[in-house]
Amino acid sequence: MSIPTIKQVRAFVLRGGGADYHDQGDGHWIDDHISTPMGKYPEYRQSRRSFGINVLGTLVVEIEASDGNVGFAVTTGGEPAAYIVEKHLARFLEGARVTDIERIWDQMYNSTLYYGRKGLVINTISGVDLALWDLLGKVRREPVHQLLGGAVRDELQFYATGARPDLAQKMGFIGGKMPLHHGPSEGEEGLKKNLEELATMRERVGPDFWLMFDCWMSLDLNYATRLARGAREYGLKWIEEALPPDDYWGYAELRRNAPTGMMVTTGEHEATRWGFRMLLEMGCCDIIQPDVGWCGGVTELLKISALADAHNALVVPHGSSVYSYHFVATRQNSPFAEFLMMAPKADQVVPMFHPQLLGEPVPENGRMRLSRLDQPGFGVTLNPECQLHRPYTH
Ligand SMILES: C[C@H](O)[C@H](O)CC(=O)C(=O)O
Ligand SMILES: [Mg+2]
Repeated sequence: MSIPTIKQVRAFVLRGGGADYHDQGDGHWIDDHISTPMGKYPEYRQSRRSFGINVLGTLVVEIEASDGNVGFAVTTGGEPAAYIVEKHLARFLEGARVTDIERIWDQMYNSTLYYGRKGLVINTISGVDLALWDLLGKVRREPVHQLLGGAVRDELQFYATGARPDLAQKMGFIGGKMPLHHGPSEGEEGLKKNLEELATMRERVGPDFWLMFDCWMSLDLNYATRLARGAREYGLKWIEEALPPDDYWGYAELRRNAPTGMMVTTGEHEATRWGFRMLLEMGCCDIIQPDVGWCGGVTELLKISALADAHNALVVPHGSSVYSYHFVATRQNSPFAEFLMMAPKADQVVPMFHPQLLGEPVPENGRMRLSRLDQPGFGVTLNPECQLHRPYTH
């Protein structure tokens, strides 16, 4: 049986939302006084763009096979990631068979160990890995969820992340995760405001709708413990990414300190089986939240997920649009998925990676039928109206 080989790898950069979903314009809820690790500097408190959260932009990886099929993927990484793809990683792909995904991952990871392991480099490896799965799906004319072993459910259900859980409830989502607006540098008054916002939202949505706080790595253990305990009376379902990602010891203690029934979640800025092994073996959280475009791609996520299963932890990927939908459909320990509300006022459902992908499915009434994912590969195409820029070649 002849297997197509990889002819060429190309890396492009795109600006304006999409996979770098923090790259939004003025007045967007995602850039409105959100608590961050930079909140200790008052001049960087009001807007995350002020400290450069959107500095990277989107990386687009395209992989062309000898049979004419082209796989692609998007992730956060922009120009530095494009450099790494073109000047370093492409050599491990070109000439290889489109099925050589495991070896290619191993070579990309090991050849970048001396400057990689986490962050930008793993985002880049993830982008290449996702483009390889997309290509394989196109060559075989099968959706990625079938390549991963097949779906275990015929419908996905979603919670929404955004500033308006009350509106998300009306749109049929099972829960709403709010950004935490005030961090430790805003003192007792800020803590009170955070709890008031939760109380107001609880009043609007009633007792049963899930409400969660996303703390985006911004708290310390003492503040996080007090927030969790204060939030108990308003039925907070989980406290997310309360501490910096390297503070495994803090997470383990927060989990011990959290009120009974309240979950501790984290992992969107963690990467690879080795990073998640720390979270799982140290008992840091109840749910791990790898971002498929940042944790090492689908190839690595399968390993992370098996490890989580053995630790009785759920895997609910962060964002990642179609890349997480195809994964979630195939795992028993991923019972629901996240949907990031990218409408500026979080008042309507728009595709998570808008405007970069065409055919990107969205939940309807908080749900998505598996049949929405039944196209070859990840089932999306690049929007030709987006201006691709190829800063490097090889
Ligand atoms: C809302 C959060 O600060 C962040 O922008 C997104 C995130 O962490 C999540 O979706 O989870
Ligand atoms: Mg989060």
